[in-house]
Amino acid sequence: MVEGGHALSGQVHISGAKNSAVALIPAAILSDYPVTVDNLPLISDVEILSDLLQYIGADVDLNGEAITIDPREISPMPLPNGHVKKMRASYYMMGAMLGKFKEAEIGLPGGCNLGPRPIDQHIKGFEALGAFVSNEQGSIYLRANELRGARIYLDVVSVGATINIMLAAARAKGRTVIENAAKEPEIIDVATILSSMGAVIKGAGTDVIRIEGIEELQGCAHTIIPDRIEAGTYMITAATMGREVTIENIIPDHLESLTAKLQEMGVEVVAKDDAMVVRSHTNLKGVDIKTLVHPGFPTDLQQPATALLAKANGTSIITDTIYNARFKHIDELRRMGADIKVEGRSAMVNGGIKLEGARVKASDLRAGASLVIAGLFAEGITEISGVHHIDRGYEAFEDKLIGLGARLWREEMTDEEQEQLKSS
Ligand SMILES: CC(=O)N[C@H]1[C@@H](OP(=O)(O)OP(=O)(O)OC[C@H]2O[C@@H](n3ccc(=O)[nH]c3=O)[C@H](O)[C@@H]2O)O[C@H](CO)[C@@H](O)[C@@H]1O
Ligand SMILES: C=C(OP(=O)(O)O)C(=O)O
Repeated sequence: MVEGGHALSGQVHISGAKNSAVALIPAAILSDYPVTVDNLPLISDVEILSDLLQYIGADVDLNGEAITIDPREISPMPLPNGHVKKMRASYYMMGAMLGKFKEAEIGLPGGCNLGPRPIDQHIKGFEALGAFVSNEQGSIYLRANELRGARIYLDVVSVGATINIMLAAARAKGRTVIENAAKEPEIIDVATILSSMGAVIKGAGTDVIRIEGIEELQGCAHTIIPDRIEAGTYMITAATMGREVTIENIIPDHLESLTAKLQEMGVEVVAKDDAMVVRSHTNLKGVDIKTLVHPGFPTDLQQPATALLAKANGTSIITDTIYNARFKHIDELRRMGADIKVEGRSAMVNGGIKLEGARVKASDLRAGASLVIAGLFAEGITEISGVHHIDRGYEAFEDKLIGLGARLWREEMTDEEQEQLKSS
């Protein structure tokens, strides 16, 4: 439940990046010794992965923001569909287990339902490294006599395929070159941990990555980079309702595309060394936004940004070139009174209309964030169901917002309400 209309101010501390954490935890099993990862976000995706590692025999010590993974007793057990389906990044267990054991059996991943999310480029990469891959009854089987470095050109720039190939290649014989690789900061984070374990990786953060595989990888300690999407979500929230909000523990360079758009809208954004100060204004101007691969505007901020555009004056067009069906939040924003039309991969937002609290449903993680933001500036109470999606990627979302002066709380649903939600 979100009660709208309360101005926000103060500081909010940003957690470690979800999209790094979910790759670094599987990466740890490539080592033959304990690996510690720090600045871990306390989110359900991390808990699920940590359960998966324990299931295959790893000794996992999850202690607040730090996780120590001792992979010495793990075995290549088939990974059950149940847990794997709860999140997208369980697909990194394919690259990690293939690298470690030269075999893996794992259910197809779940995660946010953003329209089709194929993994053909992951498979193409594994096959190029020498794996035989088959898809039987919803599970992927991977086997290799040996993994050999290869030159792999990605037909689509894919974060997941780039990282998955890096994981398997870290223990392949010889050199792997990934061309047309994704350049997201989380890819550099994965390269950093693999390098700390002893693999030689060059070019992460550019579109050509070279990996020299190593037979045995060492243990190491690694600190996760800050979550630029969580930070961006609070920047957008502050732009709608903030007097002055400081977003702390971030890397401002990772947020340049959002900063530029907020400034174009009339929001004051000042970058400090590891923080951003955001001051909103009552008269925000609509802008056009197009999501692109990094360093372009991130698709993961498209849904939160749509809520902001509904508040800004004038017409805005927001186009998602990465996921052209990532618009399930729009119908819900409309229930709150927003005037938004979806045409193809774009949403036309006629902004400046007062929103009113309503009963809405979060269909995925960032849709949930978008609806909370809208609820914060709408009149009255917004009741959001499906908030378990939010827990996949935002640590202590309510507490952090309450710390800024927002009013929101959770209420348990009755059995009847849960049934209604499932069937709607
Ligand atoms: C856990 C994680 O890090 N999730 C992020 C990751 O998802 P994910 O790794 O799934 O996204 P990708 O970068 O792979 O997807 C980008 C585009 O490539 C397409 N594609 C991808 C792989 C493939 O084999 N074939 C193919 O066609 C996808 O359908 C999509 O249109 O990057 C997305 C794009 O920045 C983000 O929204 C997600 O938050
Ligand atoms: C789409 C997202 O996550 P995932 O790929 O884990 O589903 C996201 O973080 O917005």
